[in-house]
Order: sequence, then structure tokens, then C-alpha cells
Amino acid sequence: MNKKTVCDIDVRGKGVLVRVDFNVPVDETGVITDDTRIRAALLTIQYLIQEGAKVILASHFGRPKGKVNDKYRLTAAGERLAHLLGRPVKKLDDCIGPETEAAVRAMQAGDVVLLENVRFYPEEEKNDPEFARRLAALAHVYVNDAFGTAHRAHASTAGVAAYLPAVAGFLMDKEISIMGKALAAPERPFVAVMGGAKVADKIAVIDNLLAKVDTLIIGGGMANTFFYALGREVGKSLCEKDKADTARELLDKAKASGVRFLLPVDVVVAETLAAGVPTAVVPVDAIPSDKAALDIGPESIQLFAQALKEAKTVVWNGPMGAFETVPFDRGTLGVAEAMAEVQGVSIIGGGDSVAAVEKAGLADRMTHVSTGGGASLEFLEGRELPGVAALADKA
Ligand SMILES: Nc1ncnc2c1ncn2[C@@H]1O[C@H](COP(=O)(O)OP(=O)(O)O)[C@@H](O)[C@H]1O
Ligand SMILES: O=C(OP(=O)(O)O)[C@H](O)COP(=O)(O)O
Repeated sequence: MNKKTVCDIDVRGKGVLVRVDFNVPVDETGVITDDTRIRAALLTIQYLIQEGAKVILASHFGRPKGKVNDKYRLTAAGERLAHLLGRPVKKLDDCIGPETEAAVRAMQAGDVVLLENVRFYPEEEKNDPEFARRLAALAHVYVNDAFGTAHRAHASTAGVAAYLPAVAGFLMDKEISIMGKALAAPERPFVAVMGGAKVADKIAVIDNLLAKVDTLIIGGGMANTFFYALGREVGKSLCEKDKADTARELLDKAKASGVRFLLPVDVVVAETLAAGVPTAVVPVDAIPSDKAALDIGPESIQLFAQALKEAKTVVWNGPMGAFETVPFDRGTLGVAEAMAEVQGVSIIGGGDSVAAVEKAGLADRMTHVSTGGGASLEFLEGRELPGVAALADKA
């Protein structure tokens, strides 16, 4: 990577604002179900502690839409970090303001504080310069180690770099290097697998992906938008109906450019998303109007697994179903197993996707487990990520 890293800058005794991605999956009671993203940030944090910096961590968590919301506090993440570091982490109640400034002023070399969720302020996602300046005023140096959020041009991921010397953390450096090497000249067939729930965001990357991949596999919530675009009943399924035109254009473009576009052929439906509810497997043109498609079916697993068997490079983001709730985890587990057998490069990314692969015990069978989902996809598109662009170039 052509960007300066935390090794290229003097941090001793200085306040260092570190943007991390602690947007970790949690269960309905708020308990962290996968701490990969917190563990992935440890190297940078431990290095800064050893170097005698004052470590000021900033992160978002969920999408609280610019309002304080107790459900999206970073308390559990702070506790998990303290446990993993084996030292105290002071979690603050805000990320700017007089109390935050006082707490930061009281820090000693080697101390770690975690600011409250930066998305409690609407200014964060607007990349408001004044908000960025106030965050920057807490520190002398900025380190971006949030690869998972590097595709967002927000105040704490990009804007703040206008006010401080800005360098990459070890995780950011590692992610960009590994992905860059694996995807510069990918061995073919090259397959991308997409699913999950962030349909409106991620449907936008497909256009550019069609110029890169030989096969595109779409499952999970993402697939329903394509079913709807094809004129099918989607019942109560997660579906972005206003993206139907985009979906149709993408299907046409894939056809014209000779990219194989695989959608599920069968799905698992249920009336509600809850453990133990009655379920049925139906063809995709027979989704009942009072039910939701919550997973891909067994024939789809077979179809996707066969495409992965032939692949030499695979990038996967987005679960195939609502895998957190049994039995809607089967599609995701089936594809995870097929990923583990890929004879070539297999990259899986995304908070929930990684959680699913960890849960299946298959993470170490992948070439690379990335902390970024949307970020990996945008990197794969060939875009420069705003969170990386904002950092200082190597001399
Ligand atoms: N068919 C579906 N219906 C409802 N939710 C789904 C469906 N398929 C996947 N999901 C949900 O998508 C979420 C993950 O989506 P996303 O955030 O895009 O993935 P990642 O975090 O890996 O990038 C999971 O919480 C999962 O339950
Ligand atoms: O979870 C994340 O992305 P991902 O779901 O694509 O892996 C990142 O923390 C970014 O979160 P955002 O998509 O709410 O900006």
C-alpha cells in the first residue's frame, strides 16, 4: 500500500485518534456474537500502547441515524476490548464535548479510551467539517484502522484527516495489501457471491463487478429484489422494490457482457422470522404472498456449490439467509462449506458473513477473512476507498 502507516510516524506521548470498526454482530440482548473486528484491531492498539501513545478509539455501531440510542452504545465493545487487551478501557458517554475533552486531557501515556458511537451525531455521516474538526481536536495524530468502514466518506473515516497527520493502522494496511495481491490479476473463473440485507447499498456495486467477474451469484435478501424485478411474487420478503429498475438493467447488462448471473432456484419460506416456526421449501416462482423467503433452498445450494467448485477465485459478502435464526442458516452454511473446498483463492468479508463462517468453524479454511463486506466489494470494483484516499502518501 502506498500510504504511510502507524510505523512511519512518532506517536510517543501523543494523543492518537484511532478509527476502528467495532460494528460487531450482537444478539437480541446486545451480547456480541462475533468479535473478529475487535480482535483485528488489537495489533494497532497494542503497538500504540507500547509506544506510549494515548489511544483514543472512535467507531460507529449500527445505524442509529444521527440520534442517541441506548441500543447502539459501544459499552459491550469496550468491555470486550478490555478483556482482550487485559487492561482497562475507559468507555466515554460521548465522542465530542467538554466531558470528552476533559477525559482525554486526563489520559496518561498507554491509556485507552473508547469514544461513544460517532453515528449518534448526524454530522458523522454528512462528513461535516466542524464535527471532524472537533474529533480531530482530541488528538495529535489520526490512524485509520477501520477497513470495514473505509468505503464511507464520513467525518471519522475521512474528514478528520484534513486536520491531523493521517496514517493507516496495521489492519488497514494488511487488508489492502492482501486484497490488492489477490485481486490484481485474479485466476479465472472469478466468482463473486453476494447476499445479505444491505441491498440498496450493495446493488450499486454490481454494475462495476460485471466487468471483473465471470460469474455473479446472488442469494440472501439481495435475491428478492431480483425476483421482484422479474415480476415474481415476493410476499413478505425483504425486498427493495424501488431498486427493481436497477436490478433489471443489471440482468440485461450481465447477459450482454456474457457474465453468468446465478439467482436461487428455490427458497425456504416462513410466516415470520423466528426459531422453530413452520417452514417450507418452494420454487422461486411460488413464494406465497403471506410468507417471506428467509433462506436459499437445497437446490440453490447445489447450484451455487457447483459454480464454486469450478472457480479459481471467489469473493463472498452477504449471508444467503437470515442465518442467525435456525433453520435459516442452512444456505449460508452450505455455501460456506463450498467456499472451504475452493481450489484457489477464497475471500470472505463482512461483519455478519464472517460471523457465519466463524460459527461454522470454517474461517481458517478461507484464504482471507476480511473485516470488510461493502468495503471489499468496492475495493473489488476498483474504486479508491475514501478512508484510504484521505491518508498520507508514502514519501
Ligand atoms: N432472505 C433474508 N431475509 C432477511 N434477512 C436476511 C436474508 N438474507 C440475509 N439476511 C440478513 O442479512 C444480514 C447481513 O447482511 P449484510 O450486513 O449485508 O452482511 P455483512 O455484514 O456480512 O456485510 C444478516 O443479519 C442476515 O440475517
Ligand atoms: O458492517 C459494515 O459493513 P458490512 O456489513 O458491509 O460488512 C461496516 O461496519 C459499515 O457499516 P455501514 O454499512 O452501516 O456503513
